[in-house]
Amino acid sequence: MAFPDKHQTSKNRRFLQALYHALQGIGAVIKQERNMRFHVFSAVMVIIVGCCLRLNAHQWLWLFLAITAVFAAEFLNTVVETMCDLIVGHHYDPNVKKAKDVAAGMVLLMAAFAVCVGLLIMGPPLLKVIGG
Ligand SMILES: Nc1ncnc2c1ncn2[C@@H]1O[C@H](COP(=O)(O)OP(=O)(O)OP(=O)(O)O)[C@@H](O)[C@H]1O
Repeated sequence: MAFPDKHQTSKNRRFLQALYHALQGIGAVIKQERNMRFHVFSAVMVIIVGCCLRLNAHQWLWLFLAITAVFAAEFLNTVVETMCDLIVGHHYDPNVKKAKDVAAGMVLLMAAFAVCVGLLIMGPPLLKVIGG
């Protein structure tokens, strides 16, 4: 395999090369972002509980939509933070504050959506299990 070239700035020429870099991006977010590790942990817990509750395909679709929305929001938040830090470094800038706060708000919104979906889908069957 000719890649990885650690200092590549040219376009990916092959699908596998593009896939490798995309996976590197996912790995970097998980490794460097504490919030992302919490999202992954939560998603794994939800999937385990969902398996125990024997959810149907429709319910799984909603859960996967919510999980994917939170992951995507955290990825975008990381892109915004990285680009802002690249541009201004450690200097205070009101536009950077706005961009970072809006990006963080997006993650919060998606997380709230995911909690609502989780409660609506898993709340009733969980209460049944707990209530006997
Ligand atoms: N260069 C800057 N200029 C102005 N405000 C900044 C700057 N850097 C950070 N901030 C402010 O500090 C807050 C925290 O910044 P940080 O980069 O740690 O984002 P975060 O969302 O807390 O990060 P993470 O998602 O990694 O927990 C931002 O939401 C923003 O309000």
